[in-house]
Amino acid sequence: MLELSDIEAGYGRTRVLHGVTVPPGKVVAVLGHNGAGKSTLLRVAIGLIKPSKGRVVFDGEDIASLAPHQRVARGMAYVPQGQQSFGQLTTLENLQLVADGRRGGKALIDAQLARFPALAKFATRKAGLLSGGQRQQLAIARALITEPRLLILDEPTEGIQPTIVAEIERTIVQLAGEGITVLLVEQHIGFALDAAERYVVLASGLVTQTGEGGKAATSTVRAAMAI
Ligand SMILES: Nc1ncnc2c1ncn2[C@@H]1O[C@H](COP(=O)(O)OP(=O)(O)OP(=O)(O)O)[C@@H](O)[C@H]1O
Repeated sequence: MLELSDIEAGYGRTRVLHGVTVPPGKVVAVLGHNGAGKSTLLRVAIGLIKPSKGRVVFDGEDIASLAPHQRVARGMAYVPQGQQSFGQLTTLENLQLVADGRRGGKALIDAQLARFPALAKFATRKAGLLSGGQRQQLAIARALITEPRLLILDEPTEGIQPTIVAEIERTIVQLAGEGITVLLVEQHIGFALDAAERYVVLASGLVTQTGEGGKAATSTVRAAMAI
């Protein structure tokens, strides 16, 4: 559904990605050390960075020249690193900001509150007072209110306690079951490979390995990344 092939991109004159192609799959994990170019690749996917070379195709349409909001309108959603939310607004208000003006907005919110019981429990709590894991769930819930067919997640488990990591993994598997494609950047390799159908490893902006996900891939990937 999303095709990223032979991508070259960077910042100003600095090239970060050198001909990166991402394998297709229902859940695809992008792995690699700090600075490998993982977040940059996701920014190319959602349109925050224009690649200098390569193809960005979504559902058969070349979207390379589309702005991020146009990609969201096409069915893509992006959750950047850092569990971003409006800390002074409540959980519910954070969801309402996205749902307002959408047809069936209340039902869209209710569906996410049912998916994430912690958000339902703390619906009237200010987002700034939620735990990191709950704020990550809120960020994912906000993205899901746009009813995406492709969800792009940048390090959803960063700085999150292990119990919530497992919940987020379950959510990703569940979303795939609902027909939503997930493109995921992760440092947490075991988590990512458990959830992923395919993976790609980046090092210094180059693809060093691709393969099928699952537990068995963990040792191969660790060896490739020398960890
Ligand atoms: N806004 C920016 N301006 C200039 N250079 C940047 C910018 N963002 C990232 N870079 C550089 O691009 C390279 C790749 O960074 P990127 O964030 O894509 O890596 P990453 O694999 O996601 O790593 P991390 O896990 O640390 O986020 C790094 O050398 C980084 O310093």
